[in-house]
Amino acid sequence: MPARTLTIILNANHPKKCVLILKPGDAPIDAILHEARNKFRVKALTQVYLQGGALLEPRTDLAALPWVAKVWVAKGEPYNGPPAAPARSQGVGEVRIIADKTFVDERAVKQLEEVAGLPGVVVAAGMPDLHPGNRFPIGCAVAAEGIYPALIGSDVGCGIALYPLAPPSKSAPNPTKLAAHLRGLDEPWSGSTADWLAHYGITRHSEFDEKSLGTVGAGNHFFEITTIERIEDAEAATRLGLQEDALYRLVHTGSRGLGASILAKQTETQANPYIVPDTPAFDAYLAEHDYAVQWAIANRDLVAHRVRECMLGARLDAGKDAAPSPASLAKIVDVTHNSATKQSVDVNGERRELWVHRKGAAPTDKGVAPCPGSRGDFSWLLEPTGDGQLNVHSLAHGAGRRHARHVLHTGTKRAKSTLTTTALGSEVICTDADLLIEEMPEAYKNVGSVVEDMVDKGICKGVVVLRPVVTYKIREAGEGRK
Ligand SMILES: Nc1nc2c(ncn2[C@@H]2O[C@H](COP(=O)(O)O)[C@@H](O)[C@H]2O)c(=O)[nH]1
Ligand SMILES: [Mn+2]
Repeated sequence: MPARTLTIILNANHPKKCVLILKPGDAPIDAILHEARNKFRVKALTQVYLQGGALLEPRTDLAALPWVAKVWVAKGEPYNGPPAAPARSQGVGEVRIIADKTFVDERAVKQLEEVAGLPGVVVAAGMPDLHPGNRFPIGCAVAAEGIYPALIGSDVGCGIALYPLAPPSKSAPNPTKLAAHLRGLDEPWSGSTADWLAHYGITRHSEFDEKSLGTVGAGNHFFEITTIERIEDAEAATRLGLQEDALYRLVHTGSRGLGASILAKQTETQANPYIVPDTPAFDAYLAEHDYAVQWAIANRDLVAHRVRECMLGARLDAGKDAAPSPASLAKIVDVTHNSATKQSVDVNGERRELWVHRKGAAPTDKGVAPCPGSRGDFSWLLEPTGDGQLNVHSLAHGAGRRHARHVLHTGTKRAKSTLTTTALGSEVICTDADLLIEEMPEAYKNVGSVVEDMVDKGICKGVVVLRPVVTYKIREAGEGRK
């Protein structure tokens, strides 16, 4: 069990409180009573209550109760604290918000509470990047007995991957020169999509593959050429082969229109269908979901491959692009942040196999996870820590939106040049005037605060901080909107 913070409250006099950092290996009852007797100067304290009045027993495994943050200490008198579960308007699922410092819009919390009220939902955990979506919130992990396709959203398989681009160089990267190489990337790829997809164990379906595979798709998608600003964990950075002064590709895209068509099929007759495991409908949905997840991974890899080809000055005309090779795809990490996966989740001390829906949340079982900020902010590579129970095996998938898109159009007009260069000296390639505004750095929360909240909760630690050099959205206006 990682170190955790507990607030100890005197059962007989609630304003009297103190804080205990429970370290790994500490016997919880002994540590709590020892601290309370010293701080409150009451030697006769003998009991520890959990919220609701259950006694903390020597056999109680606190690690299995990650939501316990307060305990009440007593001399033997009856419990005098608040009732067991906070009063909830709907449903039975538990809501957790993993954010102390980061702003979280109350509309998103309300959406998360509604999700927790859906039948079969056991836990709904909001990450610090939690923000409101159209119907359901973004930046959350929801554990349920079955699958709600609408909770995964319309971009099934969307995720972020990091790849090396160029070895360390003594000269600082020139954003303008690098940006000039990035051409033709919104055009369909000219190689064999069937061959490319075969590498991921999936087959080509239609002309959609030719049109879309290997394209970013603009919207909130992007790829970025980055450098390392700072190494936070030298051992992990070395293990991952990350070097200062080298260049990297950070690719954020998904299954393009594929996920939307999968969701549209599910929601034809019901707004929010619930699919129960061990049924033909469940297996059919999962097959389409898994296809979209693989397609999206193949798409990120092909975008990364095409970026590298551009940098090498390779021609992109028919037949020139080679099939993926280990050299071109020396991937550091690929994390899907919109999907459902089966995971072991502790619920009131009982371990259950549940379907964890991630709508904008990075899984913790894939090694490190990128946490992008914005085109004008740093991005992080994080190493998950802890047992994953508090955070439902998930981390924030980015900084998360601070302002809705339409709100960004209401401010003072900004000159284009102030939107295509950033305070960090990077360049933005985006020929879509609306996107330039809607995706400006101010649209997003502060990623530093998001990371700090997660580190404070013991669910991850920083590995490296990435600095944007060139962010690519789209070269031609009006094409490829998500
Ligand atoms: N490094 C960059 N990060 C960005 C950029 N635009 C957005 N973002 C971050 O990515 C996540 C992705 O969220 P999703 O819900 O759209 O999947 C978002 O929360 C931002 O923090 C960018 O240009 N560069
Ligand atoms: Mn995404």
